[in-house]
Amino acid sequence: QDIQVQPSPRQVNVTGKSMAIPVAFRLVGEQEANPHAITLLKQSLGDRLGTEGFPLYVGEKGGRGVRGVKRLIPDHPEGYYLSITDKAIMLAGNDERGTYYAVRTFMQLFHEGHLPFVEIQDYPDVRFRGVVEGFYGTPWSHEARLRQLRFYGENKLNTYIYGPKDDPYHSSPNWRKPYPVKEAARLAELVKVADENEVDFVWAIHPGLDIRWETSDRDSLMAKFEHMYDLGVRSFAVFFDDISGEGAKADRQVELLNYIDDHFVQVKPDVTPLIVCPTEYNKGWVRPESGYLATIGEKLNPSVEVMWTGDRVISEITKEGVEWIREQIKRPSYIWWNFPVSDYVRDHLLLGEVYGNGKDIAGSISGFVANPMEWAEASKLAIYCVADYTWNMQSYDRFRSWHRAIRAIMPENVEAFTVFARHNSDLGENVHRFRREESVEIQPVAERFMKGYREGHCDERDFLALQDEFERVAEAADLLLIDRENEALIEEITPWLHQFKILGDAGQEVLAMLKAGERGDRELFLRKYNHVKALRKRSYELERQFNQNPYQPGVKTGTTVLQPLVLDVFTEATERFNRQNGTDLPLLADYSPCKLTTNVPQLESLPLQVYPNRVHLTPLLEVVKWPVGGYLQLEFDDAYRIPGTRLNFDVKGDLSWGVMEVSADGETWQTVALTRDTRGRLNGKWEDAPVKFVRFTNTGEGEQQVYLREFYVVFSL
Ligand SMILES: CC(=O)N[C@@H]1[C@@H](O)[C@H](O)C(CO)=C[C@H]1N
Repeated sequence: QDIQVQPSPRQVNVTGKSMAIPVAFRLVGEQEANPHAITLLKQSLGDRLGTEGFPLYVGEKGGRGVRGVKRLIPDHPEGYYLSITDKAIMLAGNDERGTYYAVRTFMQLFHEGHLPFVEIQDYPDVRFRGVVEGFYGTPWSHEARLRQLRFYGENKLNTYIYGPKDDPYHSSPNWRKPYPVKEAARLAELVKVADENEVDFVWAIHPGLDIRWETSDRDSLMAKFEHMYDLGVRSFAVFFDDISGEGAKADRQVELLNYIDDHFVQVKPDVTPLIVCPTEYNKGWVRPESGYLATIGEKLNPSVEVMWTGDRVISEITKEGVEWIREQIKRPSYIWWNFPVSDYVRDHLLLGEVYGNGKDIAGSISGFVANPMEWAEASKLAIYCVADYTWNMQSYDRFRSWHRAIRAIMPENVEAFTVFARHNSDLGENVHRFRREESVEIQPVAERFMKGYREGHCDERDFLALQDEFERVAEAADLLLIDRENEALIEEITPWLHQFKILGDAGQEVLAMLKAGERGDRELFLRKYNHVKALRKRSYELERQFNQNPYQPGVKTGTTVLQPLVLDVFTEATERFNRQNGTDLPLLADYSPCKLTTNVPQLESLPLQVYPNRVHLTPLLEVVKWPVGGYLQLEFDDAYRIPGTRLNFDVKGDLSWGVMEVSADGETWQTVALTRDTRGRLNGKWEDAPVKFVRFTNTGEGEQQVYLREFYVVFSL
């Protein structure tokens, strides 16, 4: 049978023969081999492992047990040689981690009571592979992190970077303080479990929001690193992302980083290279005149790893892109890949395939870590694929990997989870304009069917295919809601499963509506019409009830193909019914009373959150560079009073450089007086003549760097 090993090994030679699994194995090399590898072997072979039986040699290059195969072991970090013959089993690592990985592979070869005769030579493309818990929002729980570390051990990922933006001891205000006892104990446990799974636990600090370039803060940072070292941490990072002002200065950052490198990392015997996330961490933000990257490239100690998110904050990683940045920073970059992170599209799940990154980038990068969703279990789909991609790029197959990830995560409900993941993978409109494929198989059928229906004919084959898909959607939701094999995952995605069920039902019902309309069966049409309206209302109620957060509250599913199809069929069928029967059945309200225009580059694609009487701008996580004359304008579809408007740019000083104005015609403008409340937010209102426009402009002297924390307008007729 073909060997199924994750991640895909580099070189596999099978003879096609196999043997029954020996009842007992004689373990050779236990004393010298990597103890974590031995522990793993004992866990998987249990009492079959002893001093009698089929010879099983294990150990690192140079060890007595694996002396005979020394020259067959790939001379690469974490490389290993594995062979199974009718004489013996050999698990030989180029280093300790290689031995551990040889055991991980060995455990995957057991198949239906047999072991295949096979020879494998394997090693990873990318040196540092794994995950950076670096998102905004609710940090992962302790239990979720423990499950993650074991998952990384299974998938040969060797790096976990702890850097949750909303942990106050990682970032401001408490980065200077040691962790409280309870949290400290949990971190120590994570370090231990990471070690057992051959994962480097990297602790990151995010001091830039309020760091002062004085020895007192430098000493605070060093003391915090010592505190983390005492908890067992041996890998460290400093994040300078998403900050402005003093903390963003390159020469100050480099001075601090070199100090840490010289006085901490290089003096302690067992600390891995320091990692930094620069302030200019993507090409879209590079300003050659700032000389930021040049300073990093020329002055930062060569041993320090420099992270990079690609051509933009959220982007696919290309060979051209990594070769460009390598020139700038005079070293390979350490990729921080912002996928499947969803902290800027929190109402969406990103369960799709991992694709778009070059297969030829290994030579120019030192690391590749994925920034995941706040939903730890749901993030495993993408993490599994990243493990496959970073271990063996050339053989990476995006669909095969994704499908194997589903089998690994939900073995009892592969079909249902495949249907669910297939329709929960795109982000929808978002400020970064980053999109992913969704509902790929059914999309052409939906498009062709809708086009035909609008032209007056309903293709029966397509109709049945769509009906079948919506049935599968409804079935998948119910099967997954009662699934007990991975309760942590089901708990995370339950809101989306309820939404998915409604979508499946609504899809079947709008198709039934269409048929009833075609047959002129008024009574049945009205029944289906009312049912879809009810389903729509339930969907809105779900949106208001679950996943409430100040950014993108609610629960979106199937937003790219299935939801629009339901709306299109409903609208078309209802409009026809109204024409044929002289009725005036309302359509589903899906318009927006307001649109945004702006000349601030980072805000161009900013989505609006529209409620019955409020319009919110989606807050931005990054620093916004607001040029002189930069404006942000909301245009309403009608004239409204503005009983309230609020903005919060999280700036310390006053906002004298900005002005809020309203207008009825877009020509003459009146200023809205803004008053600052106790939390530093600016509030205003307009109760004179109704207006159609609200805008905010930088009328000051220079560019401003702000956080768009909150900006909303309450309107009423
Ligand atoms: C380096 C880096 O990507 N920093 C942050 C990241 O923390 C955040 O999750 C995201 C993804 O929304 C982007 C960045 N603002």
